[in-house]
Amino acid sequence: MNALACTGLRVALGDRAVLHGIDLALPAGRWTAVAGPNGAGKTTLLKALAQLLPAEGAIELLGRPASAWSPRERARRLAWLGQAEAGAEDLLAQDVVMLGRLPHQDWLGGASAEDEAAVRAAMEETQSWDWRARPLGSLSGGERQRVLLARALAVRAPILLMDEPLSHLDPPHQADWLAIVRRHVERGGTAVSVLHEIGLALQADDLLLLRDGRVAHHGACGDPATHRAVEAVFDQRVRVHPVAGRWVALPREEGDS
Ligand SMILES: Nc1ncnc2c1ncn2[C@@H]1O[C@H](COP(=O)(O)OP(=O)(O)OP(=O)(O)O)[C@@H](O)[C@H]1O
Repeated sequence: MNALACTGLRVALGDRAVLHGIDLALPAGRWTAVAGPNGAGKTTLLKALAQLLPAEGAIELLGRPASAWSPRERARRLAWLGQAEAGAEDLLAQDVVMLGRLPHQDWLGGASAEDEAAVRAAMEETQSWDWRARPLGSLSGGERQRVLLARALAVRAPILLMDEPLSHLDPPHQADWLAIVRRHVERGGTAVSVLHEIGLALQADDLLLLRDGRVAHHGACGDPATHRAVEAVFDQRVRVHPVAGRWVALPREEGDS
């Protein structure tokens, strides 16, 4: 089954057409990285799939039209981690993560023991539990990012959509994030993440390359055709090489073939 799919997805922002009719199927149980040049439409695509901005065309979530889900049912199935989110600076980190449980709570019931357990587990998974009593605004960029990741994980949604989730994370916490995503996918979940670092993006199962608001390529990260497509989408200014059992994209040197 597809976790997410869209046909003829078009988005205009202001008077600019940003996405020009995207057809896409993202199977459940896989991690898809989204990459491409600046301004290609990666953030816009993720927001449109999360129904965070108006779009033309059809979007399906878990086999049903996205519009057929109630906002609450949808929010239980699709968790969102945005880029450089502002707001909630005075909220304690633990309360920020508890926001991820809102789709599971009754209006008057407050947090249940299950909500508390989900918050604690998500904060322990992202190693942010120690800051639970600190205001979000007092945390460093990387600490804050780990709290926001915990909020997304606390939803326990089958689909995780993440826009630049690694910004501000140091290498050990980038590795932790990779492990979290792998576990999510091994349990049958689906992850979609915009990543600028191509070496990290190539650790996903599949790579979706966007260029000028269109899909330039969608294929398995280990497929040489995907590597050639990475090089093409960045105007042959990078080369994909195998290094220590992984794929990395290095700037192309003069004289490279
Ligand atoms: N509110 C807006 N009004 C008009 N144009 C916008 C708006 N937001 C984004 N755009 C334009 O839409 C295009 C796609 O933006 P988007 O943020 O989706 O790209 P991106 O691929 O995520 O870029 P980056 O790699 O730089 O983060 C860009 O040309 C951008 O300038």
